[in-house]
Amino acid sequence: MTEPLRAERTPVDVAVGVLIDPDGRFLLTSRPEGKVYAGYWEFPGGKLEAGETVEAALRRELIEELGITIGPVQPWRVEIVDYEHARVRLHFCKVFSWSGEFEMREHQQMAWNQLPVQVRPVLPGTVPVLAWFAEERGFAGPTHPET
Ligand SMILES: Nc1nc2c([nH]c(=O)n2[C@H]2C[C@H](O)[C@@H](COP(=O)(O)OP(=O)(O)OP(=O)(O)O)O2)c(=O)[nH]1
Repeated sequence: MTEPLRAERTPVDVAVGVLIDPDGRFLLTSRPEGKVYAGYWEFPGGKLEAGETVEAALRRELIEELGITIGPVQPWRVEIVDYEHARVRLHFCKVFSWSGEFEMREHQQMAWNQLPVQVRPVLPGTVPVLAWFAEERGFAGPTHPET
């Protein structure tokens, strides 16, 4: 069968958590070994399961990946990104409170960041969020290191 054109592929919905601490720092985590883009930095989250809402998926993923239970989820922006491996619809949500101790359950790394972020490489689908932060915060200049 012929592969559908990229733009015609049905997007996979992904719930993404933008955790922001009281100092305005935001949490990035590295993608675990064995996944596409392993080692790239992103906001934690994952794909929705059948019948799941964005909020439910985000709560589940952050327990599974980080061992934390999140408080209120504030939908922020939605972005479609076309990768070789998939077309994804990213539902970015802000989260300002959580409970529990962070545990890297997938042996990933975590880092609290301000602009400009210091970690690299940053996942392509994560870069727009840094630009939104820059806009919100009146930050000028590169938001992340060149890869
Ligand atoms: N979590 C997250 N995923 C992102 C971001 N930006 C971005 O393009 N993505 C993409 C990468 C992946 O193609 C997809 C997330 O899927 P995933 O494979 O990490 O999800 P998952 O944890 O459910 O994985 P799995 O169970 O299928 O292994 O979204 C981001 O900031 N955070």
